[in-house]
Formats: sequence, C-alpha cells, structure tokens
Amino acid sequence: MTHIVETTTSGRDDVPAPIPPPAPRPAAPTPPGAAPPPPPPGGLTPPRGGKRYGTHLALDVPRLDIPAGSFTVVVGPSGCGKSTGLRVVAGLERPDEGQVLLGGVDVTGLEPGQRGVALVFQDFALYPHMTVERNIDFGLRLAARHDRRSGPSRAEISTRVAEVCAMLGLSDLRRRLPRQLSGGERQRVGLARAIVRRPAVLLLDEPLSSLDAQLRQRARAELVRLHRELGNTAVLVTHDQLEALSMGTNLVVMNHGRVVQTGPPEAVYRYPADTFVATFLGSPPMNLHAVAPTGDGRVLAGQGLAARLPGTPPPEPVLLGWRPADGVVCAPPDATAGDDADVTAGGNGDPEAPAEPGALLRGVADVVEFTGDGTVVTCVGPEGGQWAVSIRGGDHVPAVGDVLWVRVPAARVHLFDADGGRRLGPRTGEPGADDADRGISKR
Ligand SMILES: Nc1ncnc2c1ncn2[C@@H]1O[C@H](COP(=O)(O)OP(=O)(O)OP(=O)(O)O)[C@@H](O)[C@H]1O
Repeated sequence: MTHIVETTTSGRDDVPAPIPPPAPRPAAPTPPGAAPPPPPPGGLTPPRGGKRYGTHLALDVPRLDIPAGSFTVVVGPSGCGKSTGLRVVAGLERPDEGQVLLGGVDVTGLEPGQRGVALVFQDFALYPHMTVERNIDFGLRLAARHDRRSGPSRAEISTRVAEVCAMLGLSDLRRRLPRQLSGGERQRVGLARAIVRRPAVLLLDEPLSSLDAQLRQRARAELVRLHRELGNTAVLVTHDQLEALSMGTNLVVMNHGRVVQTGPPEAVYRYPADTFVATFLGSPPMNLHAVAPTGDGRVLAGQGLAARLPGTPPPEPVLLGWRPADGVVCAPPDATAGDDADVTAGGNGDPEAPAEPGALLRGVADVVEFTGDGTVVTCVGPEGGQWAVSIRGGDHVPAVGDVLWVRVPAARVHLFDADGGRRLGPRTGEPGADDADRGISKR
C-alpha cells in the first residue's frame, strides 16, 4: 500500500480517503506535507531498542547504523521484524525501548510528518478517482494549502511533479486514472508520490512484491538508478534474497527480531557470520556437512567428504559449508575409485583426503534441474546426506544415477561451530587470506 507518512495521516475530511495504511497511528498534528528537514548528515540509526506486541518481542535491535546516502536492503524470513523496524523508523510505531536517530538527531518523540521520511508500502493504493498527476502532487498541494507562506508555490509543485514524472517515465500517463495503469505503472506512481517530497530518507516496504518477474527486474534497476540520482538514503525491506544481493550498497540480515549481520552484500554473501545467513542467502542454499578431524588432525572428514585445509583445523567436530556454485565437478582422483563405486553403501563412498587444500566429495546424482543458464544437480552421499552443485550451461550435465566427484577450493570452504552455527576462525576464504588458492575456484 502506498502511504506517504505526512499526507495520508492528515485526517482532513475535504479530501477523499485512500485505502488506509496498515494500522497507522493517529493523525500527526504537524502540517501535512510540511517541508522535510534536510538530509541527515550522519546517517540513520534505527532503532536502538525494541518493539513488543503483547509479550512478543518483534524487534530487538540494540543499535543499527544505516550510512547516510546508502541504499540499505533489509532482508530476512517472514515475521522476523523487517516491517516493524521500518514502521518504527517512519514513526508509525513507537519503540518500547531505545531511540530512533536520524543523522544523529533523536526523532523518537517526533510525529511521522516531522521526520523527513517517506514510506512506500508494497501494494500501491492510489486514490482511485484521481489522475496520476493528482495522486503525485496531492501531498504538495496539501502543504501549500496548509501553509501559504512557506509551503510550495503552484509553479514549484508543477516543476517538481514534471521532474519526477520524467524521472520515472510517467510523463505520458499524467492524465490517466490508476485503473488505466499496469501494475508496474501504478508502482511507479506510488514511488513518485513518495519522492516528489524529496524525503531525506526513503523507506520501501517490499515495493516490488506485486510485480511479475520481468517488471520486477526492470523496477529493481529503476530503483537503483533513482537512488543514484536522488542521492538520499534509501532503506528497502524484502524477503527476496536476489533483491537483497543485487540492489543495495549495504545489506542487513535479520532473524527473530534481531540483526544477524550487516555489510556490503558481496561480503555478507562470501563471509556469512553464521549458518542462518549462509543458508538464507543464495539459491540453492549453501551445503552444510558435519565433519570431524581425522588422522593427524589436518584433515576433516564426513560422510562422502574429506577436506584438507590450510592451517590447523579446529580439534572439534564442526560444520563445513560450500556454495553449490563453488563446487567443480572433476574426474575421480584415482583409477581405483571408479565411477562404478557404490557411494550409497556404508562408508565405501568416503573419498580420501585430497593432496591439495580443498574439499573433495562424492555422491550420486539424484535430481537434475535445468535452470536456464545452467543445471543444479542434487546428489546423495553415503547414508543419505544431500548436497547440491551448480553446473554452468555448456558443461557436461550428468544423468540421474551418475556418480559425481566434486572439488571445492579451500578459499571457498566455510567452517561453522557445530553447536551455535557461528562462523569459525581462522576463516578460510577471508579477503586476502587464500588469494593463491582462490584462483583455483575460477572456472
Ligand atoms: N500489530 C501487530 N500486532 C501483533 N503482532 C504483530 C503486529 N505487527 C507485527 N506483529 C508480529 O511481529 C512480528 C514481526 O512482524 P513484521 O511485520 O515486522 O515481520 P516482517 O519481517 O516484515 O514479515 P513479512 O516478511 O512476512 O512481511 C511477527 O511475528 C508479527 O506477527
């Protein structure tokens, strides 16, 4: 639902009511559409503290900094508190504990309209009887009517609406009604309504969820370009991990009301802080295997898997992870371990430790899925353990029942604590740690 905090909480009865946003707080006493404060110099710190619904702690965030000018994407499973966090920042919910800081300024006690924040919800509830143009300039006209001296002039409103329509490709649609627009066009009108106010902080709650795959792809690119052009701070909430990885400059991963990891998307993807992040980001998710040290302790072994890692592996059983795209299908390591070996029979399928650092796995192809630009093969190891490997288009595609040997370069092997799932150090694959070995993974 498109909801611009200042305008749709105005409570005025001389304008038709839009479909209400989800449970907004009562009308803000501040002038509707009042000029937002300038962009915060020091970024956004939303929030310090938490939000409870009854006894349920929906948000438990001691501190979260969102850099000024960043495009921050908040991702996490359904119900993890993403929207609650956004609504606390917008002022639609008050935190039970802690503060919300915008550019170092405590805005916890401020009404939504005083925060310089615009919030765009996932379904774009436009005023159905108003044209595109009227929907977009609605908030500015209210501001002008409310404050004739410092509100925007008619000429200024017209210029700003023309600018935003040009930016979002809506110039030819200005006279249309919402029902005469496609879903993607309505989505752009919803965005235009928010950005025409030039908010210091643009909050987007799953704004692309109602679009089909093609429109979604275009809208993703549009939002990224828009952020570059506006130079403001944008926070986008999604449960779509492709959006999370591709759109933002800063990624926040949440689970159970908490922030699990933040950082540039590639760093979070490459060096997940725990098994939750490791398996939540990436499709297919990261493979995880229970392994334990064997022999002189330098080799980790599990069902159908052996790994030799640089440095000394941990002395305890751990979880070894690798991404399906980081596995390389290879020839059997020697003639005696032929393709006929029954890898599903007891320990017979466990490979020897590889001579070079890295992991070696053996499994039987169980499911072969064509994905368009490649194939994902799900394999079964001894005693039924499953893992997946991605095969690029053009490479040999195995058939169901084939035996597969897969090598994973040491730089792409992740180790996690077997109990808590926390990433373990010394970490293989840290930036600069295994650069020589990292080259092996380039296929
Ligand atoms: N008004 C409310 N009253 C009671 N519980 C609520 C309310 N709003 C949210 N919750 C609960 O708080 C938790 C966090 O909800 P929230 O909407 O922030 O999750 P989310 O991560 O945005 O989920 P989704 O991706 O499904 O939209 C959920 O368990 C939800 O059921």
